[in-house]
Amino acid sequence: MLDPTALYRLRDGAYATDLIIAAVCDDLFAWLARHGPVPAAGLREAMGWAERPADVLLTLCAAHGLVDRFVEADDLVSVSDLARWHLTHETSFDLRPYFGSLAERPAVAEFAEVLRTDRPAAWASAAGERDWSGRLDDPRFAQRITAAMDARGAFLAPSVARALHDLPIERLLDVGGSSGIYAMALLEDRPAATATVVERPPVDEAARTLLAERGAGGRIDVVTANMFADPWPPGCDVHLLSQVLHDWDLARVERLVQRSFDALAPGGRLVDVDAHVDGRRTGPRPVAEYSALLMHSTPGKCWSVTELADVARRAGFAGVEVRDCAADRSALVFTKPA
Ligand SMILES: C[S@@+](CC[C@H](N)C(=O)[O-])C[C@H]1O[C@@H](n2cnc3c(N)ncnc32)[C@H](O)[C@@H]1O
Repeated sequence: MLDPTALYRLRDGAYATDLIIAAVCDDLFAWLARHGPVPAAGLREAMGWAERPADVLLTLCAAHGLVDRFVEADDLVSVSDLARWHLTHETSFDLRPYFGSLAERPAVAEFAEVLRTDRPAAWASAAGERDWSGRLDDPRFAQRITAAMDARGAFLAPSVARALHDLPIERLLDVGGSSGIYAMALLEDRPAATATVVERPPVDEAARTLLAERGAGGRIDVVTANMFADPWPPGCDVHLLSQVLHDWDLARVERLVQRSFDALAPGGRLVDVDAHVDGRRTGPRPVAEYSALLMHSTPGKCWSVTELADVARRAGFAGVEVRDCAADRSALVFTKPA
């Protein structure tokens, strides 16, 4: 098979340039040239930006070499030579008018508002539609999103299974498991294992139908539940949160991780599969670009390995193991002490 990573990057990076244009329109780089190096908190205050979208923007700018960022030193940010030369008034090679000529793109205005309010814009910039999660109540939208997740998983799920090939699994809980494609891949080489997919309506029904069509209905059942409010099925030794945490803000990420810890058997593992920003929050570039898309239209972002390790430690998990998967995704394995 040909590696489709470049195609994942094209799709996941669809919003990144609009976010950079929004930053140029707010004259971020000229401000930084005058005032930097400055802690990110001071920058946010001066620009009137909320923490989450500003963090995503700074990761994106760092990944593109437009700012230097030191999270370990008070999250100090300064303009890079590239941005100083070409995105400020300081030289005659100022490209701000060139970027500014695209300022009327709808997503640029949407990003300006998200930066200011921290409220997500509509999924895919659809007119009049704001809340991504609320739209999942609509069976047609849920069907489209489930088909999208399933298509993404065809290449990704086997890579997750390969990355976790040595992980003992008897009973898997795939929370927010969509079509169940990751549960199927993880059970493939574990004939004695079984799995439960937790899903909300109407995705639950789509998952049941797909799993039955694929002949997996006997080993994988689907429980209809709200992962934030309903009890998680007990007795599972591995919990999978695949590309779920990136949809949610810190409070809800903490809630999901804590619920996992509380429901897992001692010695059990939580596996978070996602595109993860690095600990310094300066890349990798494809993940920084994907994070812009998620920040645009969900309350989430691509969380950094360090941020999630901190959340997991506070919940009671011991350590974190990082395993690379495909298409810029990785699996973080957290263990509940025995
Ligand atoms: C981004 S998708 C990820 C799907 C799949 N795990 C994957 O890796 O492709 C997030 C999933 O979480 C599910 N979800 C959202 N809110 C939920 C809730 N409150 N309870 C259960 N599932 C939920 C959605 O239906 C969706 O299938």
